[in-house]
Amino acid sequence: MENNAKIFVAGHRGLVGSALVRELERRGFKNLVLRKSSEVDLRDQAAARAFFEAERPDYVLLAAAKVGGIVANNSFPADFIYDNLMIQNNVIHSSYLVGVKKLLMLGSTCIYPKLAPQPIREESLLTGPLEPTNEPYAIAKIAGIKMCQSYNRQYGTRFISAMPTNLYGPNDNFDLTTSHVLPALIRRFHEAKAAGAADVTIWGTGTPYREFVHVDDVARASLFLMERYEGWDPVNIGSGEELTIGELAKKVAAVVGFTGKTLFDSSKPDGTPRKLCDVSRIHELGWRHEIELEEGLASTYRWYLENRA
Ligand SMILES: NC(=O)C1=CN([C@@H]2O[C@H](COP(=O)(O)OP(=O)(O)OC[C@H]3O[C@@H](n4cnc5c(N)ncnc54)[C@H](OP(=O)(O)O)[C@@H]3O)[C@@H](O)[C@H]2O)C=CC1
Ligand SMILES: C[C@H]1O[C@H](OP(=O)(O)OP(=O)(O)OC[C@H]2O[C@@H](n3cnc4c(=O)[nH]c(N)nc43)[C@H](O)[C@@H]2O)[C@@H](O)[C@@H](O)C1=O
Repeated sequence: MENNAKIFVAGHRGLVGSALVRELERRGFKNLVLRKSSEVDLRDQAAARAFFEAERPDYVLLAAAKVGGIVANNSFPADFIYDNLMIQNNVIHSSYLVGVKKLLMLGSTCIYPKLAPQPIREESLLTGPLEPTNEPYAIAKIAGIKMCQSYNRQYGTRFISAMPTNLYGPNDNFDLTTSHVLPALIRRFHEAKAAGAADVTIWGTGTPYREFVHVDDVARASLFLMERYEGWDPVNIGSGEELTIGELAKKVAAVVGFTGKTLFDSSKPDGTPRKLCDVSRIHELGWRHEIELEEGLASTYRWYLENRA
């Protein structure tokens, strides 16, 4: 991307979007187009079209989405499928109409079958049933991948997609109902320590495995793909390392300094048992993650203390 290129970061205030803005500014990109959802609701076709006609960005990083943890996905399936389909349709179609040079769409490793062979290769897509707790969201993301591929095929566009595993880092969502597990555990253990509580209850059985990658690594991977990847297939972004939710809880408790007991509420869903993604494709392209979980947990907790506690 040229230094003076006009780059639209859709969802710039979110976990991924804000990391993309930080990384772009660090690299000297100054011509960024940023809009809050209250300024341009990307679900609204006319508003999105008008915005693209007016701004005509050269590049688009699509990190705007309806995102949430397992209970949010399970509770609001219509919102997750509708919002994400509408945002993707409008951004991808308008990008084609105004001749955007290249677009990167952020998907998720939730798109893969619940019981895909692990570690999960990109080729596993659509080879089996999805995890029910986030199927509507996954279907929307799969539709986004197929839309990018279809526009590339029919119109010669350069629309690529990346599938990050579970993300975490500064500016995450720490709401205990709608957030993902890692920020939720940081808040739960922090508040328990502050209250002098004897125990903390977390969701599920603690036995599912999850992989985590720091959002600054995802921002670097996204810009790496924008510069170096012209393929139509999705590319996984991950650390290639997994641990159980129970092990994660122990690590978060240690970082926070909570010494009480951890209890498990098995009335809450576990979700998919494992979703370690195969990162050999992006490794072969030349990208690797840099931030290990221990370091990322400590820096994210510091950020939480300075900004959310
Ligand atoms: N968080 C995670 O663990 C993972 C996330 N991803 C993917 O990364 C991408 C970003 O996720 P994340 O950063 O976590 O999400 P966040 O919820 O942190 O941010 C989402 C952003 O999307 C914007 N947005 C939502 N709805 C609209 C709308 N109708 N119109 C315009 N903007 C809208 C919001 O803007 P505003 O603040 O102005 O309302 C917000 O900035 C998503 O595609 C997600 O699927 C993939 C794997 C894991
Ligand atoms: C990121 C990716 O993947 C997401 O799916 P998920 O990984 O299953 O989401 P999750 O982070 O909310 O849960 C992970 C595990 O953790 C356990 N768990 C314990 N205690 C808490 C807790 O307090 N909060 C939450 N949220 N989970 C908890 C929880 O029971 C589950 O076993 C999609 O929603 C979708 O957003 C997507 O794209």
